[in-house]
Amino acid sequence: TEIMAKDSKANDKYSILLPTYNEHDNLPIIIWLIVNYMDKSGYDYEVIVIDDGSPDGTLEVAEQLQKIYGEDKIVLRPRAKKLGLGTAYVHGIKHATGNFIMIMDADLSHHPKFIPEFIKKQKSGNYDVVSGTRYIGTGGVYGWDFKRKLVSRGANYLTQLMLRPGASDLTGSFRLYKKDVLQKLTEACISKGYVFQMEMIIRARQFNYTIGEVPITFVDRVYGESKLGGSEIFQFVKGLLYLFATT
Ligand SMILES: Nc1nc2c(ncn2[C@@H]2O[C@H](COP(=O)(O)OP(=O)(O)O[C@H]3O[C@H](CO)[C@@H](O)[C@H](O)[C@@H]3O)[C@@H](O)[C@H]2O)c(=O)[nH]1
Repeated sequence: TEIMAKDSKANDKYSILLPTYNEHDNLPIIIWLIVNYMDKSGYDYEVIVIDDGSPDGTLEVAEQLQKIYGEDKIVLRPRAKKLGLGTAYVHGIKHATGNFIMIMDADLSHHPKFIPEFIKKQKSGNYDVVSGTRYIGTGGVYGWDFKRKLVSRGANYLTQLMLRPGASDLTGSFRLYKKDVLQKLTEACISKGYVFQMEMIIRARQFNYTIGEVPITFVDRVYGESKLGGSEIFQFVKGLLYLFATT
């Protein structure tokens, strides 16, 4: 059985997408953690850094990390300017060589210790999507002020009420997808901003993909700033209404 287990591990590869914008301080830590947890897991993997011309020199840090960990482990797919999170994923997927794709923030709010749990969950039910959730079981949020908690809870509550999505955390982005599933979902999704995460789950349900959930604790970034602003909230409500009317 040990040989069989090793064989099945040999068939899978995980591409971990890290979109970055001004993550100069966080990148060495997140990559060090990912490498440690993935090396321990025994699965093949690559980390794809999609930097959008960060003025703080994130790309130079990534280049340095590539020298340390190797070009097969750290893949750089930079873009010249800030084109947004949604298109950063699409760009990353194009270059991914794994049959599974893990999507996570690079700012340490998503702890790499959960990656093996996503993998285990996926294997347990052969799920098409495994979504990290802050809203069931041991999941939670640390470090957000009242306003940010209210926005997140409100967005989730409204979406649950209007769209019955079949997952408890719609706005989070810590997720594992089968690569072909993710490709189909990103092709179907029309949103560009934060609302993109929610639309992915709605489309997954629409296409009858199976969704598993893993409780995660989300810790607010220590270094740098969130890019969530008023216009993103407006875009979210607009996207929600659109999906309500069309799905
Ligand atoms: N390449 C690229 N990366 C970006 C861009 N904007 C943000 N990022 C990167 O995307 C990740 C998340 O960005 P933040 O701006 O820190 O997100 P947040 O406000 O903390 O929001 C998180 O929580 C939201 C709600 O729970 C999520 O909706 C969102 O996807 C993200 O996970 C970070 O790694 C950040 O560097 C961009 O335009 N381009």
